[in-house]
Amino acid sequence: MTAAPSVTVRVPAKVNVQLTVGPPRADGYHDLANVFLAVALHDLVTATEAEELSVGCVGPGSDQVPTDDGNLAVRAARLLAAHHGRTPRVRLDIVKDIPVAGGMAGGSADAAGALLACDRLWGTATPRDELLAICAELGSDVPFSLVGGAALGRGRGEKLTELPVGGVFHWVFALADGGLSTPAVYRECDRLRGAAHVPPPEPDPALLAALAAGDAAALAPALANDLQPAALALRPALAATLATGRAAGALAGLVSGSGPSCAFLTGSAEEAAAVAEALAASGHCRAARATTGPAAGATTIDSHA
Ligand SMILES: C[C@](O)(CO)[C@H](O)COP(=O)(O)OP(=O)(O)OC[C@H]1O[C@@H](n2ccc(N)nc2=O)[C@H](O)[C@@H]1O
Ligand SMILES: Nc1ncnc2c1ncn2[C@@H]1O[C@H](COP(=O)(O)OP(=O)(O)OP(=O)(O)O)[C@@H](O)[C@H]1O
Repeated sequence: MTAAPSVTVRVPAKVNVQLTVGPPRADGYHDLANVFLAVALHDLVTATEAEELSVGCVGPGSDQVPTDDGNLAVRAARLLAAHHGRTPRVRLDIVKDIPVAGGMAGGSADAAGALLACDRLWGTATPRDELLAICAELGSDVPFSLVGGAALGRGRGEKLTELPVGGVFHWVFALADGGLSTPAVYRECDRLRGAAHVPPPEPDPALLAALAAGDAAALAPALANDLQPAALALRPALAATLATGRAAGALAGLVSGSGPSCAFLTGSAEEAAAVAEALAASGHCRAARATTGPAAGATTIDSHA
């Protein structure tokens, strides 16, 4: 018996090196100046020809990943099939390495991976702009998961402009027990701001220049996340995690996106290994992972279609 046709796609996590949040919009979202950097922690999504749509997930935290229509990869397969007027006959298998609900866009990565894998499996050859529009319908972070590298996200984060990056940055991620809800963190951000005037969000020219130059020493002081005070308010223990990474020699540390993962920028692979070791030994995080960015966006790594 021959194996059913299948396609496997690798998808990266992200860190927001700048996340500037505007006032709440009428539709409940916030306009952003969102500078994304993809990092080399990956999920794998395999799409295999099957009678019906189903999903399975293995890896750390996979027990918290829905296996019904709440799974973003399932929604992606349904949307792509509907776009082409076909029935989504596919089995999706996710191998998780991106922390679940960690502020690193794991669900978004799986959605982008499922889209690309199904498009290849079904031979639908969807044009890039149509794929990106489907991504934006699935979630604000999903277009970036497809594109990878580095990009400025405007609007709610879905309108992307790719950014040049002049070198490799060495990061450490401190992973936390349990997740934080993205809507709850945005709500807390609004609550903390109260009636204060919030200017329209703009990218920081110094940060974009540091990225373009591949200059970690210049990028460190420019790192910024408007959601950090909210994440710290909801999870006060993150302050000790940030202090631990900085004391261990990181150039800077910040909450990754909506948290609770914390990201530390370091000057080299050796420094990253030392910071990861100190964080892991401190008891102030569940685990620490050293990695690099930028990383490629969703990429087909195996195809038997
Ligand atoms: C925190 C970030 O990860 C930074 O990249 C993103 O802004 C969140 O992106 P995401 O998880 O793809 O979010 P979505 O699925 O689009 O939205 C989930 C919820 O987050 C809030 N949300 C999200 C994006 C945005 N620009 N403003 C918001 O207020 C809204 O409450 C929304 O209902
Ligand atoms: N394929 C998926 N992988 C992980 N979580 C998923 C997936 N599909 C749906 N979810 C749900 O989405 C919630 C958020 O998970 P996710 O890992 O995407 O968070 P996140 O990294 O904080 O997202 P972001 O950084 O985009 O705000 C989870 O609690 C889970 O219930």
